Amino acid sequence: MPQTIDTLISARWIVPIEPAGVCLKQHSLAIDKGRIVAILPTAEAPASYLARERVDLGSHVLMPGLINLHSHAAMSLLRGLADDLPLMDWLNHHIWPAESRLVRDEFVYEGTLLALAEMLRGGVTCVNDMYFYPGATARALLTAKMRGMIGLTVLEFPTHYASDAADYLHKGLSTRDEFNGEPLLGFTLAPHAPYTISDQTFGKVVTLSEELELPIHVHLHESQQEIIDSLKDYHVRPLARLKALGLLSPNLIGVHCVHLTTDEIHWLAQHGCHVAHNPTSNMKLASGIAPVSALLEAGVNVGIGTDSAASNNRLDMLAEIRMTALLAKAATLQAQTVPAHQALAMATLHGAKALGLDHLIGSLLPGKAADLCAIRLDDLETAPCFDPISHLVYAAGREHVTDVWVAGRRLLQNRELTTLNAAQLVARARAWRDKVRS
Ligand SMILES: CSC[C@H]1O[C@@H](n2cnc3c(O)ncnc32)[C@H](O)[C@@H]1O
Ligand SMILES: [Zn+2]
Repeated sequence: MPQTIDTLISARWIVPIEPAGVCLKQHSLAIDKGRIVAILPTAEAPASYLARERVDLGSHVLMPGLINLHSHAAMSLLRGLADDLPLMDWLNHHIWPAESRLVRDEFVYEGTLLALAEMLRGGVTCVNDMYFYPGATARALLTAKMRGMIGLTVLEFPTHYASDAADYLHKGLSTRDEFNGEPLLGFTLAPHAPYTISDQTFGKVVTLSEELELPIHVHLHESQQEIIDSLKDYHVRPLARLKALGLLSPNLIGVHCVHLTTDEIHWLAQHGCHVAHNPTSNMKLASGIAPVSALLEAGVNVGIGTDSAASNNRLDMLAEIRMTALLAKAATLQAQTVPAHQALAMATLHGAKALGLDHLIGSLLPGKAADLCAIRLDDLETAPCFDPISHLVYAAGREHVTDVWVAGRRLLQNRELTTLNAAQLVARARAWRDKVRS
């Protein structure tokens, strides 16, 4: 007797990510109650499963949804506001003044929705975000029905959101209490960066992270200036300071990690820390090129992020995957470094590991959540196709993403968003443009 299930999706290829480099031809994926039940040859599926809904994807690859390991989603409303500037000039003279004028709950909710719509249309199913008003981010994720880890942001300086580090932490933890138990939401502690956070506040963050088992999401070693300033102010490099404060552990997600010595790479590996690599943002802000090959060789888990639309200016994970594979080769003069299958794993399983979610997402295994994306490979940009994994990384673009599921729910269907209204989001973004400019 065939087992009754919710959905059966058949595709020309399935790339499960685990085992590494495998591509299954003419396979189907069975989903029930939001979870993957099985992956089996399409010819064998009717004998095993009776599906309430059948989706025949034809010439597509079905793969795990992409995991954006670092973003500030609401900053999509600041896209293109300040380009061609180095990090500290960009932040101090453009972004922070704009944020202090504009960022309120409504800005974060609407900006995050705009970003989530863009990410969904690019195959992203889970985002690790860091911004003010985490409650607004949570509501946006619930509206979109997308998975997300919400940073409980900490800064020392006052903003409209909070007055000092204690207030940021208090407000963040209240938000966590309010949304705890939501199956698609998780939380991180998000101290902004070593140059904005005191030793005392880092100490509190470590204690809370251990007590509440929360990952720590922090910008780290992003620019040369950050290292110079730390040597001037603390007489040590930022990572050595964080090491002395007890931050290096498997709970740590260090964002950027562009400027690292060999010793620092080994510390990250020895302590089981994770790195979020943001190649486009690092190039655009002239921060540099992260030593991704050396990190991977040392055994550090490296995932991939977009950073914000104000420094990228796209929230396009397929573009970041391609850039990751290409930059690693250009930086090392080694063509075999970060091969296509590894770049894909970084944007899926490695991201899931960094978030402590690899039991649930990041690869297509029975029992894991049905967080999936489908990418068509029968367009002229992807013809002919010898190897779907090669095309996913080097040839396909986000416009080839046709369908996305989160926990078995179809959020993108033939490129149409099912939970969000694209035209309304664009209209709201236009209205915000006038406020941003004034
Ligand atoms: C405290 S919420 C996040 C905070 O970070 C700012 N930000 C955005 N991009 C970057 C970056 O690349 N490095 C450092 N800080 C960044 C954002 O504007 C918010 O103020
Ligand atoms: Zn960032």
